Amino acid sequence: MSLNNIDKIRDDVDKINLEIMRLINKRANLVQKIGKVKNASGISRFDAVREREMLDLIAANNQGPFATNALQHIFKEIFKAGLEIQEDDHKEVLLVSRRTQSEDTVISFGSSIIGGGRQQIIAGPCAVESYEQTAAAAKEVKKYGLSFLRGGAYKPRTSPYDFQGLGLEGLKILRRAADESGLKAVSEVVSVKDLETASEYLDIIQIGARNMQNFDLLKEAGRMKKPVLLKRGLSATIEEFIYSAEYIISQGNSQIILCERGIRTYERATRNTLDITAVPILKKETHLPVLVDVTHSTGRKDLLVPAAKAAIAIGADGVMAEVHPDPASALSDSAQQMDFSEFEEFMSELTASGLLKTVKETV
Ligand SMILES: C=C(O[C@@H]1C=C(C(=O)O)C=C[C@H]1O)C(=O)O
Repeated sequence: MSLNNIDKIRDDVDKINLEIMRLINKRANLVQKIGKVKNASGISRFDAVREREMLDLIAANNQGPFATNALQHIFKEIFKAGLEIQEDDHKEVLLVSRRTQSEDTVISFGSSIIGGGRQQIIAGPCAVESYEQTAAAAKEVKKYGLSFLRGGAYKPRTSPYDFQGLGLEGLKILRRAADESGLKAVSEVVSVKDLETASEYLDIIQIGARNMQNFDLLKEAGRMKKPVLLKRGLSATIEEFIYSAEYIISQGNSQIILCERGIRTYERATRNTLDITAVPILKKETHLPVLVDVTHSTGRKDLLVPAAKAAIAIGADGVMAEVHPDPASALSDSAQQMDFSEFEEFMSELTASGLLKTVKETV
């Protein structure tokens, strides 16, 4: 057989490939129709009996040269692809989904950015307690070339008798301390009525774990022109977390940062269980930046460095951590906030790890 003949046969193979493709797609249209009927009647999409019948039909009619099991293998792949196409049809495509936007959302704050392959460390006290305390923390944060200062003005506390935060006064203090150190301010808002005013003082509006499914708050935050940092709920699944972000984006605000902060499990060794694989899952499923709050997830100062390293190594866009000039006297979470020397240790260990490339570059 000459080489010319091979070319001729290859032309025929090409034609058959196209024919197979056309038939497989024609088949996919039918499978999609079946999928719609099944969905409407609430029947499971996978049907092992039906698949077995089709494989048996192939076995009964196969005349070779392919062995029956080779053909069945090919057809099983076709069935699998059919199931996937049915699933895709039934999932709404969310605005936060990677399928809607393939490139990463990058949120920029002048010279600093969140997302896009750089990592940020957002640090500051759990709560704004006084100007002196907040300003001291801000200077410390700035010392390491960081760009974002956190500090709670409205504190959603487990007990109503615990310190509830300074409210508007706290926001003013945070703004002043941040401005004086050239930092961006991040703080949680717990109520729709405070959103408008708070957004005037903040660079990032945080919605905390306890409010992750406060849908009114999410929708209202979606109408703001400020980036929103959304924390995962205490017992929220990743899917629920993603839907909460969808509430925000559905109102027009696409500047959303997700934050894994640990989930409630039976484990008591840490305050919450850091669900580290949520980070790559969220990055795969959505186009939003993802942070890890190492303080609230672990609740343990001895775990902040390893948790932060793990977060960065697994692909997080940054880390949140709490630092206070005098944690012992702090009005909230005194056991888990770092003092300045612990923060120095934290920063130097992270820098030395080589994982954290770009904190200084962004100031
Ligand atoms: C299309 C159907 O749904 C699924 C896909 C199949 C296919 O691709 O042929 C077969 C059985 C089901 O697992 C069906 O039930 O007929």
